[in-house]
Amino acid sequence: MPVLRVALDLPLHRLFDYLSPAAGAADVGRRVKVPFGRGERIGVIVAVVDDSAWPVAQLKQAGEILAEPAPLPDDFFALCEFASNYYQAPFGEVVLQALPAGLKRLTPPERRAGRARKAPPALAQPALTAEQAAAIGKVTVDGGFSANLLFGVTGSGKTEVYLRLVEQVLALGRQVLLLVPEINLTPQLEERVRGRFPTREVVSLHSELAEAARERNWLAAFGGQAEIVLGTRLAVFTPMPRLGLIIVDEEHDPSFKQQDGMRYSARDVAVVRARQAAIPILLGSATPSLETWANAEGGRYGRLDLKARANPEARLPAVHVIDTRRLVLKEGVSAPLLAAIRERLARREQSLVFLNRRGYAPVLACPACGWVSRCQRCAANLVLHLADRRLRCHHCGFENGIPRACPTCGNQDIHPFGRGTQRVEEWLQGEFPEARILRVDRDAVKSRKQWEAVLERIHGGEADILVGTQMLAKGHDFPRLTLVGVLGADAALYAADWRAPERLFAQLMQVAGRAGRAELAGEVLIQTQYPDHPLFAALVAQDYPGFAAAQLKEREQAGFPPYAFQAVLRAEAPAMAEAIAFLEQAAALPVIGEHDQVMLYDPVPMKMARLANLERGQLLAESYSRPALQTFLPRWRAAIDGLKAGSKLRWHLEVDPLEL
Ligand SMILES: Nc1ncnc2c1ncn2[C@@H]1O[C@H](COP(=O)(O)OP(=O)(O)OP(=O)(O)O)[C@@H](O)[C@H]1O
Ligand SMILES: [Zn+2]
Repeated sequence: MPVLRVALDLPLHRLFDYLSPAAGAADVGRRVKVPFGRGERIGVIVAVVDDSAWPVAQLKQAGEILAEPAPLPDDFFALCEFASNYYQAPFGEVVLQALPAGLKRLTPPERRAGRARKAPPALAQPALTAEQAAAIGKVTVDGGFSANLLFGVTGSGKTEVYLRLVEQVLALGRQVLLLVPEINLTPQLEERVRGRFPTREVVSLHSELAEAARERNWLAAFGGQAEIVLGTRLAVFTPMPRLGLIIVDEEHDPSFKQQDGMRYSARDVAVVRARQAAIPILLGSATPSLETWANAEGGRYGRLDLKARANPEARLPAVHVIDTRRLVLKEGVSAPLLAAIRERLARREQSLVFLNRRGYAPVLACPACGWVSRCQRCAANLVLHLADRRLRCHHCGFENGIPRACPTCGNQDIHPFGRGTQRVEEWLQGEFPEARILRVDRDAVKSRKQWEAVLERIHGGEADILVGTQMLAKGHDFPRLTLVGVLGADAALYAADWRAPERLFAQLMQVAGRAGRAELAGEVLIQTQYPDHPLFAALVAQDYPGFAAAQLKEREQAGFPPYAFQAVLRAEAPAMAEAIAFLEQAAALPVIGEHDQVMLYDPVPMKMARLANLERGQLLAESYSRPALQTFLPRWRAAIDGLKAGSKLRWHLEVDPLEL
């Protein structure tokens, strides 16, 4: 009797066999209802075979095989298999996380047709700049796999390059997958793409879509009706029968990395997908990740350069550092920056004050006894939020009212220390009572809808001064914005995290890139106590390649990625000793002796050692050989699976971690 080999969404590295008398090869890739434990689940049929490693008499009967939608294709399974092997994630979890929620339900909600969309205003295409034309000319859309880095300064018109390549691929009758960071997928972008291709079907896929819409869009991509799929990282697995091009915009953006469940990099999966599908992939950024830059330098990726802004009137902004060592700062703001804001106000232009820390102040403290507001559940301070008068943990969400007096000594005179966006906003309002100030951070902007509204206000000229976090740094065009002031950048210069400079440089370069995008010239003022730091020198010179070369050299000497390959085993438990003991066992497994190209570090507490009442430790595995690490990981993972651990202990492996 035919046996179904079924992938289920379970944290187990195996498939499940069921009997199904009428099943045949045509059912591979279909969904099936199967009994599991006391209930029933939806699984995906991976193979239909004649026998089982289990005694056939013990196999249960599968339930209904679902005819719709069409079976998932081989290339979908091949991509899931890669991700499962590479990220050490159970195959069944990978397969099922790629499906929209509606397709995983036993009793699916009723499907409604989407509302008909009114045709967007058609958008004309500008004449290409010479650089854009040259970049486009270097990509062959019908010549098999190629990976290309589109290295274009901010405002250089990368989007136009994407759109022209999309056009070429659509003309071949193929589909396009355009991946963007979480926050960049706005209806404006959708409108822009629809406006350019008014007769084509464009769908979006992101985490804030309602379940029904997501399913509808997914099915349109899978069914081949959707010709352009705009999506965030989760869209990278969407099966598309005629996929002809993948574009990853702002490829350096950390939001392409999934930080829970299967910890994968959608950018890296996209490159593998392009290779498997034998199609081109384009990775775009003004500040590429160092991994991608190294790939381009090493000749593994092609490189297309856009060195000038596309708008002939626009120039890259002038970047200056303000040496704050000999200046008196008021609420962290120097007189030159203040004067520059005043000038912009007088000229009715916009200013942006960038401070990557939300809240009013990072901590409330008692100068008499040394008490500070700490989270009871995490190794972190509670951040003071005056807007709604709360103390809040930015890690676990715990919150409290603001005490009137010090909880330890009763002192009435407790103070906020340091500053966040709310405090800067409040102070600037005092300095410039007539100015319309708009704060843009995750407290002020919680949903895509609010983000939309904020962008509209900025574009509509309803704000004179923006105070914001990195939310504002990303790919937006604010034509009246001519000044960017940067506060509080120094902390990242000497951070223990060796990726901090890369992130800081990218952030500052991106936020600087918001200024002077139209006719009005832009200026960037960075306040620092380290004006001679090479990172700032590179920023002033707008020299990403110089910065990247210096960083890569340091990493090579230190043996860090991309010159070494890493995976981290993390364990969390109610007590640190338990987590560390588990990691020590994992570090002592016999399998380790068989892999001499892989090195294990000592287990240590994580930087955030306690999160939501769980103590967390980690163990880093590293190798100079990617294949050596990849051979080691599944064997190690299987051995760790066999370790005994307390019932509250949880562990996971992360490959290519971004944060350690
Ligand atoms: N060929 C062109 N001629 C004139 N203007 C252009 C051309 N190409 C793009 N632009 C304009 O230049 C501006 C910047 O383009 P775009 O937003 O695509 O830049 P970008 O490279 O994506 O920048 P960022 O990295 O900052 O997001 C836009 O206003 C766009 O309309
Ligand atoms: Zn907390």
